[in-house]
Amino acid sequence: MSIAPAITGPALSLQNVSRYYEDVKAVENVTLDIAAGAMIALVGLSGSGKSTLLKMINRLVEPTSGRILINGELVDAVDPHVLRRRIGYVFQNIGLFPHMSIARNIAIGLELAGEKTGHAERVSELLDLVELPQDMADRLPHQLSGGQQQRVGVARALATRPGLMLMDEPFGALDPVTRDSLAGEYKSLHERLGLTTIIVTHDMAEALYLADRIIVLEAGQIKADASPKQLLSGQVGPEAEALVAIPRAQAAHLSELGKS
Ligand SMILES: Nc1ncnc2c1ncn2[C@@H]1O[C@H](COP(=O)(O)OP(=O)(O)OP(=O)(O)O)[C@@H](O)[C@H]1O
Repeated sequence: MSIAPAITGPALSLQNVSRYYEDVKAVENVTLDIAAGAMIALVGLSGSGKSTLLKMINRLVEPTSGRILINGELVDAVDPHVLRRRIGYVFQNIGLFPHMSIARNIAIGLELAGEKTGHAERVSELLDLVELPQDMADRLPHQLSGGQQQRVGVARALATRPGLMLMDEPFGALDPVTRDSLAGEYKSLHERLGLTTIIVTHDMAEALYLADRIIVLEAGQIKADASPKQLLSGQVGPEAEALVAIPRAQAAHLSELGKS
């Protein structure tokens, strides 16, 4: 099995970033420095601004004000197509092209980047990387399970060897077992490839397990920025504690059931 060469993910800096939709303050004055190679979880209730924040990094959404820098370079100084080749993007219901083979779906970013050769080798390497069998290359998306399709989504996002991965509820539509195992596998890919990853999730348990730093958003603002350990200590503030309380209560409930 061939292993992709190590990539070093970039550092990120968001400086006083806001995005308003008329009178809705989707993201308000967010300042955040993210170290190269970090795995960050963005959590918060529905509508707290997580997706908007993520999409400003790859310029799917433009900020109303503020600056975003990747390795010191302003994102708006980079052509959006070039920028998006450097940034992998995975989202829920990944949106594979239904009439294209899995191989072509994975290689689409290479095609768009004008790379004319080496697609088959890269697809083969990526299938290995996301632990899909090679013979899936010729299938169509509807011939794969939801979990397998999400793996294809991760492979597609990695095709152009980005250093930064933005993941918006990537495993949200999957059953809990598949979700857990894909999340675990992604975590080891992140480490092996030296990526910088920002993952949006509703699931605090997933955030605590995956990330080395968790950012809690509420009404577009950062309400907590802490390690899983700090969050579990209960010292980080009421917004974070409300989210941690859910997996805590579930664990307690299961433990009680186990005793009865
Ligand atoms: N294109 C848009 N036009 C108008 N308002 C928008 C637009 N996109 C987002 N918003 C609003 O901005 C706020 C933040 O939305 P966003 O999708 O970033 O939240 P979220 O935390 O990702 O939510 P969810 O967890 O439900 O996906 C919400 O009030 C939303 O209605």
